[in-house]
Parts: sequence; structure tokens; C-alpha cells
Amino acid sequence: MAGKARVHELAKELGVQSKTVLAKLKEMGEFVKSASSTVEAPVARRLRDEMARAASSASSPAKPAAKEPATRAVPTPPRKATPAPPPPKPAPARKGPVPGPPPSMAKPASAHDIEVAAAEARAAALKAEQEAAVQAARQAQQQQRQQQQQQQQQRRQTPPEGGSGTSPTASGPGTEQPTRQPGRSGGNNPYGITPAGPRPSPASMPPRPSPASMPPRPSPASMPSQRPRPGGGPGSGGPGGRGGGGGPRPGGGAGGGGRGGPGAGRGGPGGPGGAGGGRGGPGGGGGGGTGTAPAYRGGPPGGGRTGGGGRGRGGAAGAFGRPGGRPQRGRKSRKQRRQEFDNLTAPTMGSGAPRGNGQAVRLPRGASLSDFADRINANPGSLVQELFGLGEMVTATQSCTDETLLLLGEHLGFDVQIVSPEDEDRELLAQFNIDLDAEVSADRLVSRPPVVTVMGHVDHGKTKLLDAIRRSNVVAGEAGGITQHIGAYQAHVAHDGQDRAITFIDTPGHEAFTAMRARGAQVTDIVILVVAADDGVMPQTVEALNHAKAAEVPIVVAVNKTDKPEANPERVRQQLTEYGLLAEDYGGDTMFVNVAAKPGIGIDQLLEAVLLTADAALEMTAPTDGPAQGVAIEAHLDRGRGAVATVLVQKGTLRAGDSIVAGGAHGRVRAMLDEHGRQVAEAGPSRPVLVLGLTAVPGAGDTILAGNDDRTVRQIAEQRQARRRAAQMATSRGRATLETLMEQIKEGEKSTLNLILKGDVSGSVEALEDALFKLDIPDEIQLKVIDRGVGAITESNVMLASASEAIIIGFNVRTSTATVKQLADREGVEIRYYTVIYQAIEEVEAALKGMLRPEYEEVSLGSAEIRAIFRSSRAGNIAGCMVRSGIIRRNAKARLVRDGSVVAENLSIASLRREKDDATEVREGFECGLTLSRYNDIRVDDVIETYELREKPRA
Ligand SMILES: Nc1nc2c(ncn2[C@@H]2O[C@H](COP(=O)(O)OP(=O)(O)OP(=O)(O)O)[C@@H](O)[C@H]2O)c(=O)[nH]1
Repeated sequence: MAGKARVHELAKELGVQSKTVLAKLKEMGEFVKSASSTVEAPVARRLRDEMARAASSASSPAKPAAKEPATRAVPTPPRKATPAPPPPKPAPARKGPVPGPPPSMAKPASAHDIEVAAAEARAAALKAEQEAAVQAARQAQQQQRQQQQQQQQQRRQTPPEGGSGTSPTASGPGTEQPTRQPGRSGGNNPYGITPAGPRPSPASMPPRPSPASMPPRPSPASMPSQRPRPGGGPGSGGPGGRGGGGGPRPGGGAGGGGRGGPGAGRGGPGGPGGAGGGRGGPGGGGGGGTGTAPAYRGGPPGGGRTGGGGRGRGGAAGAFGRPGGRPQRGRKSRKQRRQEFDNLTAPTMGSGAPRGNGQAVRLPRGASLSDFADRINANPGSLVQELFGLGEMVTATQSCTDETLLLLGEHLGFDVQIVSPEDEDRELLAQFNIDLDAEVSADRLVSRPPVVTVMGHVDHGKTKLLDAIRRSNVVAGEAGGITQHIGAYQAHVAHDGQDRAITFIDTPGHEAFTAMRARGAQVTDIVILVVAADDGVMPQTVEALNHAKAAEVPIVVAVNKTDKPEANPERVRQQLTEYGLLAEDYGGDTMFVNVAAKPGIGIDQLLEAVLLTADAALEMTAPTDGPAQGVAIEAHLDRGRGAVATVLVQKGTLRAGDSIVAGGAHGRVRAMLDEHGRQVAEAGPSRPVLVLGLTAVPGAGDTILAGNDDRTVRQIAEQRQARRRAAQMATSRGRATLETLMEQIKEGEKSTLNLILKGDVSGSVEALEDALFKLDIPDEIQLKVIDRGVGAITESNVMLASASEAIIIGFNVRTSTATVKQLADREGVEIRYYTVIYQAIEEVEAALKGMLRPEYEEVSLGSAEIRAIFRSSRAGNIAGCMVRSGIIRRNAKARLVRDGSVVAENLSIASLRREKDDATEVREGFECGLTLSRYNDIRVDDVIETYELREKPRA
């Protein structure tokens, strides 16, 4: 019969009454309630055996007697039927097979006899089964060991996976093999529990049952544990663990393995020969179900082998495998970890910067990443990130070096081509068919005067020398002998019976020289290096020397102040040999001339030397025909004459009336003046002239071109201006100037003005700082002097200003070198120069006042009283109003007043109507309909006040 049979079905099958079956079952120690109760299959099987045996006995004459005890047995207290309180002793089962009752037993079988015989038979069977189980367990253990070894080997090769608690090896058989949970399947059979039996190796184990395939969990009603079982409770896991299957019954049984909980999961107590297996849960070492389970009072000491232990994290050693349940990850060998570390690759984050395919990207020298990003249609931030990845930290607007741009270009797959400003200009001019470098035929070339710049250490007499030369050349009676400073002048000297002109740049020092060179203007042919004979070679002498050498310009040394008693001109010659300037007297090719600028001694010899050097070293020719080309030496805005520029013509001839472009400025030459203030009609090569008629002031070093017509020069100038603006924007974006600070303050971005003060003497710096701090500055603005010092403005001042967005104030000082000025330009650092303190204070104060956020005051416009409210699904609540005072204006700011209290602020008149027409404003005494922006809670008799905010002028 499949499944569980009911008592009456069994009775029918056996041909007896149900009550006979019930009595028999009672005899057998099974408590069965009624005829409709079900009987477990093993019990039914035993019942059939018993009944058959009883029937065979009944065939003997003792049969009726046999019935008696059976019936008598019914009222017998179920002493044996109840589980034995003491631990079931498996010993009898181990004592070898107990011979079953001989079938030929003459004595009529009483119920007791039947039971004894059955017990003996079962004991024999049990023993045989146990032996088989022990054998199988041994085999299983051996297989397990082998498997462990294999696993260890595998682990050494591959990192093992975690999840210890749920690994197959961690599962006790109690949960793995439900069929081996007789406690569950044979819950009402004290002997029905099959000992643990041969423990199958994990390899041979059936697939782990899924919850779906698991036998149904016994309902509480059907749980055998509902019955008091002194023999032991169900196998239990650790804290949080789940109880295993049915508890061991007296006499032996296997507690189902408990599932290790997050503590120390412990398998259920093994019954005699039972197998308890705990499965280690996370954090809990699923201890194997052991035969001894002190926690389970009254639980049977395990007669069987130790149940398979689960493995859990941090738990004790399981029966299988490694001790404890530490994560396998932690068990990696050092070598493995090292290998893993070595194989780690740095995480890469995509910046989103586009990748090129070798496309050419032309960038101006000193371009920023923003410029680059514009060209390749990228986000500047992504380029910052890419460059950061390459180990360079550059902000998006910072000017980059050529190397940086090339590096980034290569990294992104673009062919970056750095274009110098000169090249850019050349390209621009090419658009207008102007070629500055066009070959000039030799027949057009005529000799031109050399252009000379005077350089040297401070106070060695440069100015005095230039004065002396100028003075020595003043033609008697010419303009009263007074020359004007226009930035350059020409001196004349009789050389080899010829009147030769020499052009001198009237700005001593190498700053102007270098600044012009930086702009690509190479105007100087020869450098006069002034060295005071009493002082000798000094640091700036060497600096000037290096600048001249870098420009590959020949040098004539003027050994000055030779009139002084302590003068030692020979020492100067000796000293300069160390720097590669070997005097002719010493066998070199550099001309040294002893002069005394102050008394005007040796000036002619010096000019002679200049001409000799020029003739020897230079090819000083230029065409005089063709449109003029030149360089602006100096320029300024003259109050009466507008923009004026001193132009040094280099090629061609500049004439009054010519259309010219000078850098970003253009215009028509209105007049040309020489250094004596005389008008000149035309200026040939090397001739400096003051040019009037430009629309704007060009910069020193800007090239001058005479164009064919006004339109061309204007277009060239405009394109240059646009280019410069773009370059300036790129470099000075985010940088501080007094003007931008004002804007930033207005926009609420800034409220601090950082200053660096530099002065000629410490007294003036302190005075300036004191005066600045005495300024009446409102609290909302902060003035910070982040650095102060005496002396020229240096590179480090500029860098500090750049980093902290400060403005440098130079009081009677200038930048230490032209390169510092260039750096400031590049970094967008504003340097303001002052010669009087009050002027500096005034400007800073004006800037700070401009920086103040505007103050607003409220000006009332009018008020209206709500007379009626019209509800509109589209416009919300419309207030029908009477304007009480002033005007009500659309979009005006408004507030709502109810019973004298303001109930809503910061409103505005969203719509305004007079009759049926939209109105911009409605005057006093008229009715109007209006709505308030995003406000509907209006009531009749509320008052709407309108006002506007007007900026208050600052005192
Ligand atoms: N005795 C004597 N003094 C001279 C001579 N040349 C210049 N001096 C003096 O030296 C001082 C400096 O002369 P400057 O011409 O201003 O020197 P500088 O090189 O132009 O100086 P900076 O513009 O500051 O670089 C002045 O006091 C001159 O009078 C000279 O030939 N003999």
C-alpha cells in the first residue's frame, strides 16, 4: 500500500477488526488514536509481521491464549510504549545478533514474547546495518580526505571562493540526505531510525536537494517532537540556527544536523549511531553533530560516529576540511596575494576627452587647455583630467608650455602644431598678399644706418652716455639745441670722410631690448655695453651681455667713467674676457672704447667703433622703395595729438598720408616728426620718426606696415585685435584686475581684494599699507595685503599674485626684468604702477567702492484694495481691485496686507487688466483686475501694496 495506511484499512487487509489492530499497535508501543488514524509504513510493516507471526502462533493450540494477553495488553500502561527515559542504550544492539524467536517455538506467543522476538530481530538487523554503516563511513572519510587534498591543491592554484558556510563540504549529512533522517521519516518508531549508515562522500552524494525537492517540513501538528521526548530534543543549530530534523528517540536516533547560525552552530546531538551534521552558517562554525551533546540534557550520547561538521566562518573545526570557517580569501598564500597585487592595474577613469586620429590642431604659443578644448570640441575639464593622468596639473585657463600641449596632443591622438604669434601674424598678412620676408633684389638695397641699444649695469652711465652722444651731435643753432625724447634718435658722425648716421634707441637697459625681442621685433644691430671703469663688471653687465649674445648682436664695450681717479679700464677688459668678450688689444675682435660720458670724452671714438663694428660684422642694407615696414619703439596717448608712436622704419619709405597698421592700431599718417620736433615728409630705413594719426596706441615692438588703402589696414588691425582679445581672455580668465574684481563683487562672487605692495623704500611701502587700511571700507569688502616688500617686482611676486588672484601695486618700482612683465601678462596678473601714494590710495578706494554690492531702497508705487475675487481655472484667483493710491504696475514687486499685517511678501503683479484689456499700469481711482505671481490666497478687503527697488547711490 502506497503511503500511509489507516488503521481500518490495515484491519481490513489483515482480516481483523480495527480495534484488534489498535490493540496490537498499542502492544507494539505505538499510540494510535482511532481506526481512522494513519500508521507509518514501517509501523504498518511491523504490524503485518506481528500479525502474521501471531497468526502462525495462533495456528498452534495456544492461539486463543495468545489473544488474551493481546487484548489484555490494551489497558496495560504503555510503559514500554513511551520512550525510555534513560538514554537508549545501543549496547544491546551491539551485542551481536540476538536470535529471533525460533519459528518453531512451542510456547504460545504472548504479546510480550512477540515484542521481544521482534526486538531481537530488529537488534540483529540493526547491528548488521551498523556495521555496514561504520564500514561505509570509513570509506566516506577516506574519500573525503582525498577530496580535501585535491581541493587544497586546487586552492593553491586558484583563489578559492568564499561562501564557506554554504559550500557543499560544509553541509552535514543530516541536511544533505533527508532519507537518512529517520527521526523525521520514522518519527513514531523508536527503532525505525536507521543509524547514520555509510556516510556518502560528497562526490557520491546526490545533488543537494533544492527547497522544492526537500521533503515537506513537518507541520507542528505532525511533528513528532510535539510529544514529550526525554530522549532529546530536536537537533538544534547554534544561536539563530535552525533545528534539524526529528529528535533522536530513546534508544538511538540521529538528530538532524542543525544549521549553524551566526554564532557557533552546532549539529544536533547524534543519536546512537546517528549522524548529526550541522551546516555552518555565516559566522558560525557548524560544529558537527556529536554524539555527546551536553547542551541537550538527556540527549543520547552519540553512539555513532561524529556527524559531519559544517564549516562556518570563525567557527570551530568541522569534521571535514579545514578548521574553522574563516573565509577562504584570507587563506591566500602570501605569494598569491603578492601576485594579485602585482597584477593589479591602476583604475582608469574615462575623462570623456575625444580621441583624435592624427588630425592637426593648430594652437597659438601659450595656449590654454580651454583653447585646446575649443579646437577639438571637448570639455576643458576633461583635458585637465587627462593631463592630470599624465602627471601634470594645469588649470583649464592657465597658459601651457609647448611641451605640455604637445604631450597632451600626442596622448589624445592629435597632431598639435604650435604657432608662434609671429607665424600667426605672417599668416594673417598673407591673406592680404603681404609678405614681410619677401626677397628683395640686390639692386634695390641701399645701405642704412646701424641701430644701437645701450645696455649695462645700473648707474654705470647709460643715460649719461646717450645724452653725451645726442649732445655731441646737436648742430649748432638747431632748435635751440634741444632734443626731445621720442624713444630713438639719430646721431651723425664723420667717418672716412662720409657723414654716417647711427640710430640710437633712447631707452637704456636690456628690458626694452628684451621686450621688443619677445614681440619678435629685432631692431638692434649693435649693443653698446657700458661698464663703469671704477666698478667693473657687475651682475647686470653680465645679464645685458647674455641678452646681446642671445640676440646674436655684436657688442661694443664702452668703458665709462674713465675720468674717475679710481677708474681701472684694464680690469674691465680682463673681467670681460671671462665672459667671452676679448678686446682687440688682447687679440680678440671686440672693440673696447674708454669713455667718460659725463665730461663727454671719447664719444667720437665710440661712434667710430660702432661704425667699424657694423661695417665689419653686418650687412646693413635695406630697400628704400616699396611700402614701409617698421617697428613701434614707443607709443603713448598725447593729450593734444592723440595716439603717437615712435616708429623705426626698417624697410621701404614711410610717407605722410600713408595708411598704416601698427599692431592692433591703424590710421593714416597725419604727420611725422623727428627727434628735434621737425616735420619730415618721409622716413627711410633706420629712421625713427614720431607718427601721428593712429586710431589707437600700439604696443612697443608692434610691427608697422604701410598698406595700400585704409580698408586693408583696418581689416588687418581688427583681426589682430580680435586675436589679442581672445588670447587675453584665455590667459586672464578668472584673473584679478581692479575692473574684473568690481564685476565679480557685483555678482557676489568675490568680496576680497588681495594686494601685493612693492615699493622703492620700506617707508613708502609702510605708508601705503597704513593708508590703505585707514580707508573707510564697508564690512562686506575685505582688503588683504598678502605680501609686501622693497625692490623690483619679481617673478615670485607675480606667481603669488597669480595663485591668489591678487593685484600688484608697484610704488616707484618696476618689474625686475622684462620676463617678469611677460610672466605677469601671461598669467593675467595686473600690475599697477604709482609714483605718488595718494594716487594709489584713490584708485584702490575707487575700486573698492565700485566693488560694493549695490544697495537698494524700496520706493512705494501704489496700493490697491481687493473688492471682489474671481476664480479662474487658468489664471487662479483674480483680484478685482480699486487702486487706492499711486499706480499699480504690471511686474512690479508687491506684498499683501490683511488687517494691517503683511501676510505675503516678495510677490509680483503677474497680470494686470483694465476692463478687458491688458494694462501695463493702472492709476489711482481706477478699477483693475490682477493676479499675483504664484499666490492665490487672497481675500476681499486685502490690500496689495506695490513697490520697486532702486539702487541707492553710495556716499
Ligand atoms: N665721473 C663720472 N660720472 C659719471 C659718468 N657717467 C655717468 N656718471 C654718473 O653716474 C651716475 C649714473 O649715471 P646714469 O647715466 O644715470 O647711469 P645709468 O646707467 O643710466 O643708470 P640707471 O638709469 O639707473 O641704470 C650719475 O650720477 C652720473 O653723473 C662719467 O663718465 N664720469
